[in-house]
Amino acid sequence: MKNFFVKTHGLGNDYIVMNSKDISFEMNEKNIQTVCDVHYGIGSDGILLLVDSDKADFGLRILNPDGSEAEKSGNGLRIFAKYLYDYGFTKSKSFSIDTLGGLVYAEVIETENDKARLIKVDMGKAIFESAKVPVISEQVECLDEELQLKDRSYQINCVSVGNPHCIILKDELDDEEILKYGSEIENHPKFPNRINLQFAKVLSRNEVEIRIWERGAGYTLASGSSSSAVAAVMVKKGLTDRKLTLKMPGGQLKLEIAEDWEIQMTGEVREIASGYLSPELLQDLS
Ligand SMILES: N[C@@H](CCC[C@H](N)C(=O)O)C(=O)O
Repeated sequence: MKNFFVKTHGLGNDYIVMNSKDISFEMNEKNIQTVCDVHYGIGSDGILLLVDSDKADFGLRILNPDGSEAEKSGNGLRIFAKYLYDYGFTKSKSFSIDTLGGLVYAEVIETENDKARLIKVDMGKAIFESAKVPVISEQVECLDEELQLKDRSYQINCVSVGNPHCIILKDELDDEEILKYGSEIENHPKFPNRINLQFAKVLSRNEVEIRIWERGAGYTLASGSSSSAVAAVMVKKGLTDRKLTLKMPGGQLKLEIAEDWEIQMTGEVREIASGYLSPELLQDLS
């Protein structure tokens, strides 16, 4: 039967995983929005699509719930790695994955009842060069730069971990504030490809707490690429050590930033459900 899906979450950041060879509808903007809608579809923070790759063991497309495509996703990669292992696409516990944001390596660290539970991902390098984030800036690296909004300004720090991120340091974290300014910052003209946003509070040399506003998805409970980006910026600014824990409303991730800015991320993933898209939902897809 066609249109098999698995829904899995990484710390409350939930994705639908499907195999491109197994779907009978077009993965266009409108269909992605419908499938990700919590009322008219399954509901999720995005879709992960298994595709062929000539560069790695597996290819991955990462689709945001607004229908746009992301270059990288940390939770998405751990969720995808679990799917590959649990559903027999690989017997090996380590494999490479080709994303629009570069090659990554995933390793199943722990299993539970023969299913992947804890996964480590080598996310690739953090890149600070403004033009590569991309962020429009007069500085080579956009660190401690002012971002003017309609009714206030923030000091921002930008980095790419395959996808673009903007980090704002805060003494206190407030969900209402990120909900109020998230969309304005995501869509600010300074960011030609839009941006993922994090408010970050340093708790100690090894712990940082964050709130997240994702490009194309909005407020999410956790994000692996956001955690990677925040960790890289904290190390760059000398605010933390290179091994740190990122705390989010949905849970925590372990991060390690190497001297050459390679990022390793480790965290849990849990399957929620699997099944087939109903013929009635398929009728609503174009
Ligand atoms: N939830 C993800 C990030 C997904 C991609 C992001 N919305 C983007 O557009 O870059 C993660 O865990 O990293």
